[in-house]
Amino acid sequence: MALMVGARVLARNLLRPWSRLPDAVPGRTGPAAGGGDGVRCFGSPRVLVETDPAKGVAVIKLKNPPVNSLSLEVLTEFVISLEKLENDKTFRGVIVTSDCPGIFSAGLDLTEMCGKSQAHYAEYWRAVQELWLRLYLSNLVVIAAINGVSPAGGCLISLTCDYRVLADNPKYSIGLNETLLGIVAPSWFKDTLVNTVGHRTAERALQLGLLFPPAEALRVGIVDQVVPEDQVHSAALSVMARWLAIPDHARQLTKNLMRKPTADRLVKQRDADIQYFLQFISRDSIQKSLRVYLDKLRQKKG
Ligand SMILES: CCCCC/C=C\C/C=C\CC/C=C/CC(=O)SCCNC(=O)CCNC(=O)[C@H](O)C(C)(C)COP(=O)(O)OP(=O)(O)OC[C@H]1O[C@@H](n2cnc3c(N)ncnc32)[C@H](O)[C@@H]1OP(=O)(O)O
Repeated sequence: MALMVGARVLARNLLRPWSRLPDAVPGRTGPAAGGGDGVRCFGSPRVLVETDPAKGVAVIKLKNPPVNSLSLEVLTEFVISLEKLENDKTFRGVIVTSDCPGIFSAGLDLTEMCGKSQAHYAEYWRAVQELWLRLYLSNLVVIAAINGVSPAGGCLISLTCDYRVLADNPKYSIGLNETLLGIVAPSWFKDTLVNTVGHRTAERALQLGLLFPPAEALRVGIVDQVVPEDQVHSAALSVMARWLAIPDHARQLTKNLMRKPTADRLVKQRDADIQYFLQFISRDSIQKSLRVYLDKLRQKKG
């Protein structure tokens, strides 16, 4: 009950950006982000933010064990942290990564989309939309340091970034695998993939629910770089330096030029998109597919 109320409060904060998330780790300093003494940490329980003001760079680390599923709380805390960084002129770039070993993100939290009320589905879907819009159009340089497996919503998060570095580990596959769950990637997930890899590759990947291992991911362009696992963070920092060498206003306007038409398609019909999601996710057949998939995941251990 407390969790539900907490989630609603957090979700309401999305609509009230002046109502700030309390600094869960206020003013902690240390070498955690590899930046030496100047590194400061803030954020929330599930979304850690390590900042290096001298470099103008922050690192957002998702920490929702065991699999970094994107629960309503994670989505909300992520948006608030991102907004906080964007409103602070100190920061020009952010690296998005995971604090859960071997898992970047398992994608949207299936338990948020299964066996819940219509009101809950609507609240959840609005939060998914919000994070996508904020990340996709962020003024910051956003680089994904993908240090684990990254299916569906996890892949979507990285696709919203400006650049993707993936750790070279055969277990770390990435892709929009929705069809394997018996569900369908919404049009704006599809658009984000098409804008990254092109129409034909996206069509094949989406219909087959392909999860690409690193070499394949690089070949089709769903990631930009594959590096040894222990170099993901340093590679992301090097890429960041290159992107930050471009004057902000020119890069930001160009990013907007490239991405706004795609984002506008959702912005113009957000409520309709929520209704569409509600109708789709509430179908008995879809709920059954999700339950079966979740049961399979749970039984894997037993
Ligand atoms: C024309 C009509 C169009 C209409 C379109 C309209 C609307 C669109 C409608 C719906 C679209 C919705 C979009 C959804 C996108 C998504 O992101 S769905 C999520 C997809 N994710 C996955 O498939 C990944 C599933 N997970 C895994 O494969 C593995 O867990 C893993 C990530 C590879 C990790 O494996 P590992 O062995 O380490 O861990 P476990 O599998 O044992 O899992 C531990 C624990 O975590 C639970 N869990 C795993 N993933 C999720 C998840 N995504 N959500 C919630 N919970 C998850 C798992 O069940 C285990 O739980 P436990 O047994 O209780 O400990």
